Amino acid sequence: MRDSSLKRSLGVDLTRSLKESRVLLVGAGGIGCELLKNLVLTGFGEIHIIDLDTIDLSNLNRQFLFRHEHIKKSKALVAKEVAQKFRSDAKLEAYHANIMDAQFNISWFESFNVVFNALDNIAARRHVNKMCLAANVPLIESGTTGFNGQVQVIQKSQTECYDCTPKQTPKSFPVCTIRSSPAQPIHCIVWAKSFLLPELFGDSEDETPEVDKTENADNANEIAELRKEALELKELRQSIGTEEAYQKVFDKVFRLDIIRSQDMKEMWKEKEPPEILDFAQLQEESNSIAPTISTNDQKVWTLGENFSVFKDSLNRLTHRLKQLQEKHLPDQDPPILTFDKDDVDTLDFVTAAANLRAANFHIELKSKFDVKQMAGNIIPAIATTNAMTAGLCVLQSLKVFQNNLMHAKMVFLERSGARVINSESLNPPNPDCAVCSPVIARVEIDSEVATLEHLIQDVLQMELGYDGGVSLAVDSLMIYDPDFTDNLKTKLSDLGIKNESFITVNDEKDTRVDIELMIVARNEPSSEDSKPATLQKPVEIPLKPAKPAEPSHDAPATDDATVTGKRKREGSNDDSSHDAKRLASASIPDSNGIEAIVLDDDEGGAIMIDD
Ligand SMILES: Nc1ncnc2c1ncn2[C@@H]1O[C@H](COP(=O)(O)OP(=O)(O)OP(=O)(O)O)[C@@H](O)[C@H]1O
Ligand SMILES: [Zn+2]
Repeated sequence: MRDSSLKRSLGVDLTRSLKESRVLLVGAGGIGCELLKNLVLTGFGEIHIIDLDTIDLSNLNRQFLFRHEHIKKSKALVAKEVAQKFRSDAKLEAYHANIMDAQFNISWFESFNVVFNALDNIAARRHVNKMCLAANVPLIESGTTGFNGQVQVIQKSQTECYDCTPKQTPKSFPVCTIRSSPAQPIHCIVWAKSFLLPELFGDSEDETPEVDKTENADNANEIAELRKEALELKELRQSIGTEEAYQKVFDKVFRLDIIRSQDMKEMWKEKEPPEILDFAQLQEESNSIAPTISTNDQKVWTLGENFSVFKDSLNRLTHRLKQLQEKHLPDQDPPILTFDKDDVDTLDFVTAAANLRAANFHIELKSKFDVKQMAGNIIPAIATTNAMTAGLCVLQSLKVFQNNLMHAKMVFLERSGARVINSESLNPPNPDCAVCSPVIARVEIDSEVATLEHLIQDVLQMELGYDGGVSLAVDSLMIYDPDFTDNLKTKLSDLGIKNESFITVNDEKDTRVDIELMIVARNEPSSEDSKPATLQKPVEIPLKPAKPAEPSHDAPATDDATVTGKRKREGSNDDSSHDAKRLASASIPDSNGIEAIVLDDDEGGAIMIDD
């Protein structure tokens, strides 16, 4: 956008603030590419981009800054190079690196006015959240899955942080559901992928996280039975490579195991018991089926077709494993085959085996395409969702630049509700959040000299007024409490505490909020009269707030609720009052008398119109 257009839509003051700003964009993937383009074209002055990855063929359909010739090159560097062409005077800086590296320390974070997260994993999101809190820099957090998107503004002490609400953990299934009583297609797919395939060709399922093997009194017998079954399968593995292997596997898993399951009468009181499959009949049917059937991934195959693919893919995998075994050297680990959604042989096997099992248990069969999505935990990335989310990130950041956090919003994109874009006001910080509730106190230390005792006596007792009743921990590891004083004379450096380490201080009486001591190592050795550990500047430590009667932070994330792992806006689908909300149009004159036309739906983000 030309400068004059920017001034007309944003106003002179805001345009100037953006031009003078220095912002960080973390992630140059789906959202990141869109966001970088937006930031450059909205006139942000200095933009630093970081991404640890290189460009992959599969990125090109939506990460529009990248072209075929960029494959294998750094995302951050290429994104910078391409975006520079949109505005030659934009100052862009790129880092091909992990944002969690120590070089990106708190002082570096402090040098930015705003940080934008365009990441794809919780670990990196949590890290940036923590760094922005420590550096007191506003963070615009964003994420998408499929048609859902979410943007959240985070500002220390004023809003919820990324960790104020619990996060969804990857789904796992109880072992008995997977192995004895599947009820949905996904149970059969997980069985084929995480149990049958590894038992025949790889490591056993003991290592796969999708199966929860927690035992209790009720299922102990069942688990013992399952162990016996698994042992039989291991024996069966010996027959892999022989002509009749597929028949033996079929006979065990789709007939014998099912007969055993039918005998557990208790289990089938309320449900229809499973049914065995007829090998001879399926063999007969499969004779007339062309081997090309497995390439038809949109069609739900018939039982005969599944049988045919099962037999064929088992032979293909057997052949591959044999070849690997022939090349195998004695000092290497024995070769194995593992599931990969892009490995056709393993995908064919998992699809066919899952469907045959589904037929045993009267469960709907799935196409190979669907199995690929489900087994690979794939939710398609949608370019439009990323583009809209990136646009919303910029709109929310404008509120931060206008010092108008009051009107910043948590914004949601969703397809199912009455409106695609929904929003809610930002929540205040969760007083129980372990990440943002502690007050941060910076403590300067002389690493050569300072001991734990210096820290406790000089800083905590003398400067901050604690009595002896505190406990101290580093990364959840206790280093001091009134009954554990062994480390008092130990140097902080010998306890692994260095520049930018955090020490959590807990008031044993539980009257003051927790504090985090952030260690700042002095560059110069301390002069003779200065203490080895001192508070950098005074801090006030508030008393713990009384618990609210109605907890508002315990809404667990539900299956479909999250994209960045956050709580979903309550009632977003059924609140008909939203339909009635109107766009309020307002003209806001800025200090130079130039009018910015802002359409602001008093619920959602502002929509600025360039006239
Ligand atoms: N710790 C990190 N430091 C820097 N960049 C990171 C870090 N973790 C993730 N990223 C980057 O964040 C980006 C997230 O983008 P996106 O969600 O589109 O993922 P993608 O890998 O590009 O695509 P997809 O996962 O959909 O195949 C990726 O480019 C990824 O490399
Ligand atoms: Zn928090």
